[in-house]
Amino acid sequence: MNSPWADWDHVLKVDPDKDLVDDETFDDVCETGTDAIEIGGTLDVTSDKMRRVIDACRTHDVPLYQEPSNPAVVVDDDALDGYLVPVVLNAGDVAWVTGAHKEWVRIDTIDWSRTTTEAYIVLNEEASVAELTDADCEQTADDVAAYAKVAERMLGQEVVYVEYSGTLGDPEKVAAAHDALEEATLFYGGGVHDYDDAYLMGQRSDVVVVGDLLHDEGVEAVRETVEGARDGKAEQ
Ligand SMILES: CC(C)=CCC/C(C)=C/CC/C(C)=C/CC/C(C)=C/COP(=O)(O)OP(=O)(O)O
Ligand SMILES: O=P(O)(O)OC[C@@H](O)CO
Ligand SMILES: [Mg+2]
Repeated sequence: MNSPWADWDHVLKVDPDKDLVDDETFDDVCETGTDAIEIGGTLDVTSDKMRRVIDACRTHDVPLYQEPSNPAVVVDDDALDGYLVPVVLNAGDVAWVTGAHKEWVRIDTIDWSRTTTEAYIVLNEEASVAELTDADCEQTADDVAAYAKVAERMLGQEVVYVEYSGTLGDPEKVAAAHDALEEATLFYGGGVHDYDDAYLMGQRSDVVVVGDLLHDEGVEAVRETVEGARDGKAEQ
């Protein structure tokens, strides 16, 4: 099976609804040293905004993935290496577990060879994604570990994603998910602002995802997190 994420340490998540910092371009964004770019966000994403980011990155070598937040924003474009489609395990609204997916499969022709799901465990109740999906964020480390095992062993998920979008997560819960997995790749995302944050989560996950930092502070700050994630992982 083709699982490029098995070799990743760092992913840069570009929100198509957010601006870059002054003077920075998508050429700069593609040169941070990240292993892949994921394009996605919860609020106010449209297929046109998605296309703008894909177009700006298409000539670069960095792998490009779309992370659609609903079926309407999925873009068919050869510049994409694939689609990473969230499934929110602890959603209160089943639409975000299988409902949107069922609709997508019903109305669209899916390129299965380029489509992989990400089993999300959403843990920051303040995040838009928690609100949208009505996620139950009250999860102990044991709960998180159990969700990770459900994802890998029962649902056959290749990617498990501990999501703290907007805030740095509880390292113990991230480590619990990591320890629970045998084969699946653990993504950690949320509140990574600098080398130390990335190092901390790099020690406890397989792939550190950095999002808002790009839009708030820019590519230099992102580059430091690439280093931190790699160094943290090397210490595992
Ligand atoms: C079936 C298809 C094609 C899509 C459905 C996919 C699902 C289940 C989406 C629900 C979860 C979701 C919206 C994921 C998008 C990625 C994500 C978590 C982005 C982070 O968003 P936030 O940081 O909460 O939002 P903003 O930055 O937009 O405020
Ligand atoms: O924006 P931040 O807080 O870096 O979170 C990254 C990512 O996990 C969001 O889906
Ligand atoms: Mg966000």
